[in-house]
Amino acid sequence: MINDSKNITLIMVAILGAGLSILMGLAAYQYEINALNLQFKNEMNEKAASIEREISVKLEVLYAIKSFFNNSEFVSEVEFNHFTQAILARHPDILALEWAPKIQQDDRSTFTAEKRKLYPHFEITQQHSQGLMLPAKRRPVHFPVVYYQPQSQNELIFGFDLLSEPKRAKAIHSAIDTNQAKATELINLIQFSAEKAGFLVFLPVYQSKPITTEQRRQFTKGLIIGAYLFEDLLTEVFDRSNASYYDIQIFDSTESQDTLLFVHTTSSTIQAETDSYFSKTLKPIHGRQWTLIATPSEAYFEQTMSPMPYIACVVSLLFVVLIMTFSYVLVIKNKLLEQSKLHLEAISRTDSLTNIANRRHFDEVILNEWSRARREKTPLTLLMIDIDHFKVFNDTYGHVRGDACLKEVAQALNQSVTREYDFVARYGGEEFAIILPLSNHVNLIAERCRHNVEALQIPHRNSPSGSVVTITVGVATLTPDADKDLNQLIVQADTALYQAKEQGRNCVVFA
Ligand SMILES: Nc1nc2c(ncn2[C@@H]2O[C@H](COP(=O)(O)OP(=O)(O)OP(=O)(O)O)[C@@H](O)[C@H]2O)c(=O)[nH]1
Repeated sequence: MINDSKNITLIMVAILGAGLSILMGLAAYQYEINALNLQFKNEMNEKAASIEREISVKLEVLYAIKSFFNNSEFVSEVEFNHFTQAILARHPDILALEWAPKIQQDDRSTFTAEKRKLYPHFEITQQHSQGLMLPAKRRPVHFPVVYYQPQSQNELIFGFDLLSEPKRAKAIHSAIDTNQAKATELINLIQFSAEKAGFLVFLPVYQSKPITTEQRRQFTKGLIIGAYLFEDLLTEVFDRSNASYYDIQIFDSTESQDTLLFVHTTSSTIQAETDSYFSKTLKPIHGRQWTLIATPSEAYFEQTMSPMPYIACVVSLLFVVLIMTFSYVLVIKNKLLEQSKLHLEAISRTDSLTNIANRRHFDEVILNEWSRARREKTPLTLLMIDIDHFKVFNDTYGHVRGDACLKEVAQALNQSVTREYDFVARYGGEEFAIILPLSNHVNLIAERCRHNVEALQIPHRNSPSGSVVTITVGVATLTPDADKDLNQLIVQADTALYQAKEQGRNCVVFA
């Protein structure tokens, strides 16, 4: 029972320990994830800053071209090409740099004729819905692209009237009215198919220094245009970094509905199961409000996660195993100690010759039985037994035979009582005692003892009272009460034994 409860305690402690180890591992894992989330957010903040830097550098070149125009009465095509080629050499990720003068409808034919001297097929154009370039419709003002670099891939924009398309027109009007660079929303660039979306930035150039909106509209000389593709513009930002570990999207959130401008997807399609989600509104870029959204992939966490949580879990599990082993060894040791203690106790209560209870054990048992009988007001019987003329037996046959005789007598007495709580002990020397609690057949048992010993037929040739070994029994029964004590019972049994001896031995006498 005790062992069972110890085992259950051990198992409980093991389960608790294992649970705590797992909890520790999970806590370490969560700590790691939180740290990685923070690291991811920091990385993304840096990325957002470098996107802002990259874009602003690319857009700044327009101001350099504007200064070039402001410092010159007339910029020729050769001069424009020369100036912008130098810029494009340093910024190959700019799709095109262009110049579009303002042409009043009244001047359109003169302007066209002038251009045709050099370019016989020149026309101010606009794009048909199916992509064809057709002559631009009549409108009060045109902004046809006349200078552009690089020349290759951009031929379609030559003569294209920027005001013919509403998204471009919206940014142009805003740029002219405010004297600021203005970017379009996401548009399909003329020179590419629909998949290659980008944006244009317009920077107005004026004839003098107009102050009011009206003056700006009136004195607009033309527009400097920068054409950009998102993928080209942001390639450098993402190439420089370990971009395969996260998805990035850039939205234009200027209008009420967000427009997706740019997507960078990782090779790993699995999104990490974390709440890591980064969103940042970039600094306004020439009238456009862009938002960067980034999510890490599972690979990001796999790559950057340290083995610390697993180590913590394994180490604490090992610790639990160690404690459990130690506790188990202690339990086993205690069990062995307990067993040897019980064994020693049993030895200390047993007579080493006859293997029945010794005097010490007798004293304990008779005391307990006396108390019980007193509590329960029941009779308690004591048989005092003595082997007749044992000294003579020893003298006749020697001590070794004497010992053997004692053993046989003890065995016979033991077999004479059948109830579990009847108790046989060696009282000392050749004397035995039997305690019979609650017995109704005391005389029968005493007589059976005497008879069983005689029936052993152990020869006793020099005995004055017979030819075999016999015993004499003195019996006393008392029901304990306040006036009686245990000693009385023992004295009475002893007296009965003495009387039996007097009566010639090999008999039973009751007190
Ligand atoms: N062999 C052997 N003899 C023992 C042992 N213990 C006591 N004796 C002997 O038992 C004898 C007891 O002798 P007595 O007390 O005179 O009693 P008795 O000879 O039996 O005489 P009665 O009791 O009057 O019949 C002594 O000789 C003891 O040496 C023992 O363990 N082994």
